[in-house]
Amino acid sequence: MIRIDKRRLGTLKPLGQGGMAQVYLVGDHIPEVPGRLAFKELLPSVDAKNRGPMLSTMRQAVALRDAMSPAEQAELDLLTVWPLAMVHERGTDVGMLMRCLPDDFFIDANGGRRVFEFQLLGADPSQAKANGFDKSRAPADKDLVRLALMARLAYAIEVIHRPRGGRHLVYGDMNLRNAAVATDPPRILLMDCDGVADAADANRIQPHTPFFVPPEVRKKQQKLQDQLTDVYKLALCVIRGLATGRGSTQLDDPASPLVPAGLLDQIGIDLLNRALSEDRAQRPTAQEIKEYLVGRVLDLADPPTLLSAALSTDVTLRGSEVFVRWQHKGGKSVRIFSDVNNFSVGDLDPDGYPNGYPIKPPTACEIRVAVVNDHGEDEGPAGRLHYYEMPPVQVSVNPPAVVLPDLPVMRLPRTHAELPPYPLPAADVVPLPPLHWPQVPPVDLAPAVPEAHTSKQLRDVIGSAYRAADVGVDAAIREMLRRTAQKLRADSKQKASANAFPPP
Ligand SMILES: Nc1ncnc2c1ncn2[C@@H]1O[C@H](COP(=O)(O)OP(=O)(O)OP(=O)(O)O)[C@@H](O)[C@H]1O
Repeated sequence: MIRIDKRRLGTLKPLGQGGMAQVYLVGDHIPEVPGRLAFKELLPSVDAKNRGPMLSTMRQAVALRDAMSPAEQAELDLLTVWPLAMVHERGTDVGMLMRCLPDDFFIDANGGRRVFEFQLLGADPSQAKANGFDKSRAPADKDLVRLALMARLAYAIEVIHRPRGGRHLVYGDMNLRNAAVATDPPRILLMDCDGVADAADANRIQPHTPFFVPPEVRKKQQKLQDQLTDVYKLALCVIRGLATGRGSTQLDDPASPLVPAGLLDQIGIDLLNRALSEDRAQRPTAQEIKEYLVGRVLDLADPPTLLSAALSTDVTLRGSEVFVRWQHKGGKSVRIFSDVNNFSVGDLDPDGYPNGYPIKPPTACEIRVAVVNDHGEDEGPAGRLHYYEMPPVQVSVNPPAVVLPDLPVMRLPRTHAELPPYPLPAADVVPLPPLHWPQVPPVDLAPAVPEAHTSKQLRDVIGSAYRAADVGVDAAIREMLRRTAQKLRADSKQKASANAFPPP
């Protein structure tokens, strides 16, 4: 058994206090007991008479887990924060180390983060609001989440009650403060497991919390607790955990209106009533209670179905959009995701995108779709998306050399020949001025491509490059013609003045 010197724990930060002990977050890393740890130290107020047996039970709990197979340990750790090692101060045991509750077993309340203890489930909505944990608790207010939490609690007791080499372990002080709750997914972790003891251990100290005392103890028919008293307390926790509102913490009627109607059917009500029976022989096992609750969750659950999922294309240009389409039954929201690069888009209206939802994943990957509702989710592949990269595309406009024949000799119609001689344009060949093609820059399509989602848009980009070149070519030809005409006019003027009649 591992025993750790208290001085090695580092700075201790208080996490919570019970009637017998103070629990701290351990500041330093302890290589022999890896992970985030909590240290439970018996309060100085625990007198010597109780201290010895309590520490002895603690040691037995550590030893019990040490003797388990890895699979048994894993199951226990799934449901409890079981004692892992003892802590001593100058050689004397003072408490034990256990796993600290994971972060999702804490909720926000007015005083800051606090352990989401089972008892918070019973607060009525106005009380929860006044204490500032109404929002954090909201997921636990869903009927099936409550039922699932109760099933987990019963499972934890079932695991503790399993026969272990002739031992019959008894949890003892089941109450609404000894289980912590998380909601996504619904889980519980049973705390205070250092009080778990074998039914054969006559020296064990296992207290009762008020309003949890079983009838056989109340009536002094027996002093020590056993697995049947555990079942009695478990049934009370289940009823009180399902109920909300004033009086829920003392409730012992599974048919009470404080328990949401329809959560338990008559079989469940009868089962829990049997668990509370004064006739101990009537009481079911924790396993039976768990099996009923699990079955009830499955009966009431109406998870969504993903009927189909597909991509609009499975090959596309990097950076282009792809449309994801799906069909579903009973979904409340949709999530599109990939395991690659944590790509995820969530909270989509499942009926809001009949033509598909556009996505631009950063890389090629398998795209999956999940439809979600309060009772679960169903997911499947939409397709594997492949990307290709656009090579830099250069469209350079190099118009072919234009060969314009020299302007033809102008032949005047006969009528004109009859007229008095006018200055006539020269019939000689007029050389054309040189034609300068415009400098048309090459068009690089690569930057335009990610913005162009369809081939038509891409064609438009290329088309406008050609149009720009066209305008340039047009302007060059017009300019050349203008200069030719100018030259012709100048030439003919010159010739006309040479042929003119001398002034009278
Ligand atoms: N592993 C843990 N991680 C974080 N907080 C814890 C852990 N175990 C206990 N706590 C907090 O400390 C409080 C007291 O713990 P616990 O119930 O074990 O003490 P206790 O003195 O034995 O209680 P009781 O009055 O039931 O005998 C719990 O209600 C919870 O808020």
